[in-house]
Amino acid sequence: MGSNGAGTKILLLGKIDHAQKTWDALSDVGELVKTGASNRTEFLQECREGKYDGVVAIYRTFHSISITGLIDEELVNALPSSLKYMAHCGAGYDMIDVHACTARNPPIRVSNVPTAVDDATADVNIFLILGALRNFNGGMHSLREGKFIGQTPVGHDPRGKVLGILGMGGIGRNLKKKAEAFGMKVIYHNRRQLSEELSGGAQYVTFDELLATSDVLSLNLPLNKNTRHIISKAEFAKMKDGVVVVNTARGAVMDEAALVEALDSGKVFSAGLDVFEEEPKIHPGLMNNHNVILVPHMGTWTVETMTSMEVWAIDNIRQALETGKLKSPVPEQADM
Ligand SMILES: NC(=O)c1ccc[n+]([C@@H]2O[C@H](COP(=O)([O-])OP(=O)(O)OC[C@H]3O[C@@H](n4cnc5c(N)ncnc54)[C@H](O)[C@@H]3O)[C@@H](O)[C@H]2O)c1
Repeated sequence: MGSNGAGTKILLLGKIDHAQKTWDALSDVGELVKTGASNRTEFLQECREGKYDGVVAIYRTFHSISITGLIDEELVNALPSSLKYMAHCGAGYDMIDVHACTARNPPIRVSNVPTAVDDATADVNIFLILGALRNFNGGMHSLREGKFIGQTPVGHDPRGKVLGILGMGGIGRNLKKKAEAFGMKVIYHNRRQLSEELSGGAQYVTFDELLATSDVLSLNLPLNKNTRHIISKAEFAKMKDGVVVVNTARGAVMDEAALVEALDSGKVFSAGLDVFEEEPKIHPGLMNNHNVILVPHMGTWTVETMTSMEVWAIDNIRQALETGKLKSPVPEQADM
């Protein structure tokens, strides 16, 4: 047992799929425990009955939402008072009410997994950009219907097109480098303008300029109360005719119904989506439109990236228990 001594428990919510040895090794800093609950009602009841008393850190996966539901104020306040850290195995942590975690007494410190996700997710971005520009989905569908290329409309080259990145974080910056290799000119809008070194020379523009000048718009910003439906009817109206929109961030940063309308009117030439507003439900207007290329949230779906993400999230717990500080706290708690 490490510096935390006997009695320290670490709760696993979800599954470790790749980094089992790294997880098992955590047993030198705490007792590894699991949940028996299969839904939110059971989990809340177990919390309130004291089943998790002594749990100091939680490791949670994206899919553990099927056990706990959202980590909202109700759940945060039911979690054991011994809990100090919550390590989320993913970059996007919109399922966690960080404000409620900070407000709790004692607070719960939350970490996510930045950086490790960048390459794999930006690769999917490139796949979607090429797929949407070139109408690959329509062509592949036509082939499987026995019509070979059939009526598939002629596509467009990425070379010379303006790629507008909304949210120039880890994935946005990685995408910038990759897109430039395809001859695209990159502009971006971000909450804050980046240093020249970080932006790599990409031009910073206002939100409205980004909408008005992008040939391809890529959404790479987190989902939160400020960004929900940041792209909706009014924003589509400001875009170029025939724009391509791709999203690997979170479905709800875009109003899906407004996208379907913009696709149907021809305002949007095509879209490439890895994420959807109500996963796993897909809007019928997208499902039935062979112009759009749809991927079932596979941004980080590789053995290498998922292994790195698990190791990173486990490291957050190890560092927190050994030093009192998470390795990668979420930005909202960076000063805690
Ligand atoms: N499809 C997938 O499998 C997958 C994988 C990883 C991440 N994601 C999603 O991608 C998002 C981005 O990931 P990241 O690692 O690049 O995050 P990041 O935190 O490194 O970057 C996000 C950027 O968005 C900016 N931003 C925030 N609010 C903004 C706003 N209102 N307007 C403009 N910019 C804003 C931030 O300043 C930051 O630079 C994640 O939040 C996650 O939801 C999806």
